[in-house]
Amino acid sequence: MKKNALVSFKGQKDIQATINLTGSKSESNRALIIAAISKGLVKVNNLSDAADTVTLNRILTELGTTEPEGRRTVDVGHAGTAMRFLTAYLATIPQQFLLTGSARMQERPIAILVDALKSLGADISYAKNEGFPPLSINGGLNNVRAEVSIKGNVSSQYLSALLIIAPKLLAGLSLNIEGGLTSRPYVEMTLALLASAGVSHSWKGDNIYIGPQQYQAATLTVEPDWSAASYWYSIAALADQAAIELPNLKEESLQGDSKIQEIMIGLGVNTQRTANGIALKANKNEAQTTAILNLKDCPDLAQTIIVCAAAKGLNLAFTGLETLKIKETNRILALQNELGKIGVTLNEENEVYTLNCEGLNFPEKVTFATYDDHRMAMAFAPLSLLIKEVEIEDFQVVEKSYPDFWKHLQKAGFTVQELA
Ligand SMILES: O=C(O)C1=C[C@@H](OP(=O)(O)O)[C@@H](O)[C@H](O)C1
Ligand SMILES: C=C(OP(=O)(O)O)C(=O)O
Repeated sequence: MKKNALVSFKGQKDIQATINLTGSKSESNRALIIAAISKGLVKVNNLSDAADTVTLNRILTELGTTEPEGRRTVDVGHAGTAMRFLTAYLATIPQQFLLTGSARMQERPIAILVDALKSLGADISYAKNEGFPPLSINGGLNNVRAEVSIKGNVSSQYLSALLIIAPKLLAGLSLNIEGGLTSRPYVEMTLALLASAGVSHSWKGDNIYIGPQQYQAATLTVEPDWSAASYWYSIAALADQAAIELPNLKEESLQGDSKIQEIMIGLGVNTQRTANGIALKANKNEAQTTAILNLKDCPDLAQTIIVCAAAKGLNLAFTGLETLKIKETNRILALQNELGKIGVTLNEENEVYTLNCEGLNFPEKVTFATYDDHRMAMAFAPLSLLIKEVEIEDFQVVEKSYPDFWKHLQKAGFTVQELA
């Protein structure tokens, strides 16, 4: 049952806290597939608590331990990475699968990846709607050619899915990226984790090549999640004062969302290196950002930054938001609806999205809808520093990537009350 929570902050808005963030769900989900393909040669440390990681881990464990008669049904729920990575991985296993997910997952496109796998020889068909999950997969792909072309501007997860299985393919993989590349740091993360597991590649222009090769024994240690850290930046930006420690987070990270450090300087937060991680400090002499922010490399930061900027009354402009429409919800529409509740509009013209904060106001109480999207809940919760009572609908939605979010808010001095 979906439940709401009431979030508030009483007293001085001075946030002093040490928050131990969970592991990166992106790193975890890559590491899990790599570990499975390597047949245990590669081990993983510090896996994320994210529901998306727990789900993928359970699926891979079941695949390794139970042998069903006939077709096996695999349900990834809301987990985009699990859906995309398993489409490629299951295509290599000589069994039959029905790969499915939540109602929203069945609206998230997958044809680009399916077409690429089919061009390599995979036997995959659509069990319901053409171009979308669920998928019927007759596994056992053993490609005789390596060459494949793929559109890179819809989701980088399609590319990562192919790259992770590449070393295992008979002819390897020569991936030609067409139409530009979105979320590029996630592809770099995939290649970096493969390199840590002994897999080499070459990336020249629009071509990435991985030859057939063996994974080497390795332990992959997952770093804390930078996307989760972004909500603490927003809190620091909206508080009067803040000193927030985030242990074990590395300034130089495989995660592209570490770019939040740079972006948040313009919203009034400085990052300092500490003995074992980083600390966020509110800087009221903020250097205001005026340039257009391009979030193509870090789409998961979009909600954090846009909501935070809106609450600060900054009429910022953004590009690189096209892919937000096919994530957990149409995040553009969701943002437009919910920002409207504080009098802010987000307007698009020629793919440039601009905030208009002229009507910004903070009513005594606002209820924010979350659209089955964890990032809506976490991006809007910090507004409880400015709005007396913030009600977050379906508050448990955060489990997808950051299950301890509410517990951590409480630790930092927020009141979070579950409503009946
Ligand atoms: O590969 C990954 O781990 C991810 C890639 C990004 O998706 P797109 O490549 O679809 O933008 C990101 O939004 C998602 O949360 C995680
Ligand atoms: C888009 C996201 O996840 P996925 O695509 O893996 O469902 C996300 O975590 O914001």
